[in-house]
Amino acid sequence: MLAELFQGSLEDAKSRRQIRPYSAVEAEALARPAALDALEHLTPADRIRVIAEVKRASPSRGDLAEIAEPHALASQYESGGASVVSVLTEERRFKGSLDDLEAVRKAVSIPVLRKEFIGEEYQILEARAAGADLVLLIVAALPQETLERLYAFTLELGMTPLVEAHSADEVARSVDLGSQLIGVNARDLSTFELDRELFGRVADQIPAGVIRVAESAVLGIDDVQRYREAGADAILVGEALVTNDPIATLASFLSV
Ligand SMILES: O=C(O)c1ccccc1NCC(=O)[C@H](O)[C@H](O)COP(=O)(O)O
Repeated sequence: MLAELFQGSLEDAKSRRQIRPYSAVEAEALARPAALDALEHLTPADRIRVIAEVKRASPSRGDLAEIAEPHALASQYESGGASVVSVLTEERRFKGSLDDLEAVRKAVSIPVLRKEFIGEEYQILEARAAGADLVLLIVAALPQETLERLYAFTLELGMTPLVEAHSADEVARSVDLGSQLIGVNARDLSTFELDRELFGRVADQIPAGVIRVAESAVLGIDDVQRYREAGADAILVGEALVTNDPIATLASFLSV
């Protein structure tokens, strides 16, 4: 499934590239005001930080929410205390788009993450051109040389890579990269199985000073508490926020 998702994202990027060539998107990306410093916004604090996701649908859960106005939802996230907004831009299975990202960028003043299956530089340029401050790099899907290249390219654009791991080996690769922001996804992106204990098993591998993000499967306060006790500085939450009152849900998560 993960290979299929990457293939779809890369095919879609190739189609967009026919219309907006690399050089045009590069010029737009470079003309943007500097990216916001996501690491500063996610600096470990007394309470957990939340990366709040705009998520309409997913391969594992199907349709989750209509979200006709992603910018309005993102504004609610910001006023509810989120530190970063994550926007799924994958079109086929998540029903997202770069238009969503641009709309969200205009509506909030906190950093915005492009959540996509990124395998080439063009997608990172698109992210910056649309106003993203962070991009997701999924270790499981990228050969080390590609991971290193895309990581360096993201930094060159002044953006922050969120490097995502789903095993001890992948955490080791993320650390070797020098990543300052490492996410441990409880969801196996190939089987969709959830392992809520994974974060606790691998968190100690992440050096002090690196921001640790627990991703996926945060449905209630108990999940937040468990991740917090295991050392998470931040959580990345989609489903719980789009299927419940976002402000009230954020307030409950931030009370932990
Ligand atoms: O969510 C999925 O079904 C999924 C399937 C395959 C690849 C990625 C997938 N999700 C991306 C994410 O990482 C989550 O959207 C994110 O961590 C939020 O998860 P949740 O709070 O469980 O909605």
